[in-house]
Amino acid sequence: MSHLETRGLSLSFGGIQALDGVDLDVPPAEIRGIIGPNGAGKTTLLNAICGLTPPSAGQVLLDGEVISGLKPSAIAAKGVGRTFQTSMLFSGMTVLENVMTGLHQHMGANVFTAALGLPSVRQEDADAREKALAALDFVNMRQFAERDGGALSFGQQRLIEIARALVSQPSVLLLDEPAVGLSPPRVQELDRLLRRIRDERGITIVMIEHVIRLVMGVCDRITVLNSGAKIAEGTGDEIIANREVQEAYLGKAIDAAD
Ligand SMILES: Nc1ncnc2c1ncn2[C@@H]1O[C@H](COP(=O)(O)OP(=O)(O)OP(=O)(O)O)[C@@H](O)[C@H]1O
Repeated sequence: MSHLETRGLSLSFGGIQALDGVDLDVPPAEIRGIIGPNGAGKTTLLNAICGLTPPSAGQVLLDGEVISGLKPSAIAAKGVGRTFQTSMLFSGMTVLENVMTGLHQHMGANVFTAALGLPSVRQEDADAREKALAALDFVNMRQFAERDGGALSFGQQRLIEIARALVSQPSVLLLDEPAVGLSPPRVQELDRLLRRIRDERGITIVMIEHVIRLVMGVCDRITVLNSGAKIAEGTGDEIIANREVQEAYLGKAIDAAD
């Protein structure tokens, strides 16, 4: 269970202010939705939190400790996992192996010791398999463990990506549009899975999502970005009723019917 905060997070690309002093305070085991029109800075926010694109100003704190400035691998090792907007599964590797890559930064073995086939390395590999199978179980995808990663449907791949992020037992999970391309029944499954991740694992979730029905249904609170700045924060009902949010979405009505 971790408390994630950002303070005054800013980042610009040339002349574009992609993030403009964003303050975020996500208590432990909360599901926080991040919404906003295209180009609002949502993905940039996740990239800044996980260290892929370090902020030019401001801080990211995990349980009160500043983690901005650390390398992405160090931030991941502190317990911040993430998934990406586009599917990133490797074909030519089984689903199980794909999930095991989520442990990569946590495994002690390097290529040299692995090549020697030392007993300690074999033990580490066996442990990794166990953990990966448990993660596949958790997302109800264990039966696909030996399939090729690239052969799964898009929706199945999204679940495997979540398993890959879960395998290293993060305390914070950053999800970039997990419902994109999913059919309504799959979105419902995802809704249930997200609740289980929060309730059974105590993981704090920050989720960018355009599928408003999912955001309104599952998120404890929602933060709205527009032009890199936070313009609103609150429960689903508060966000729907917020005039500034309605104006930001003008022409792309925000409603629960999505
Ligand atoms: N690597 C980059 N180089 C230059 N500009 C970038 C880069 N990444 C993002 N931007 C710009 O920063 C702004 C915010 O982009 P970002 O992708 O964070 O928005 P978003 O809210 O995630 O949008 P979408 O909903 O379309 O995914 C946009 O104007 C975008 O063009």
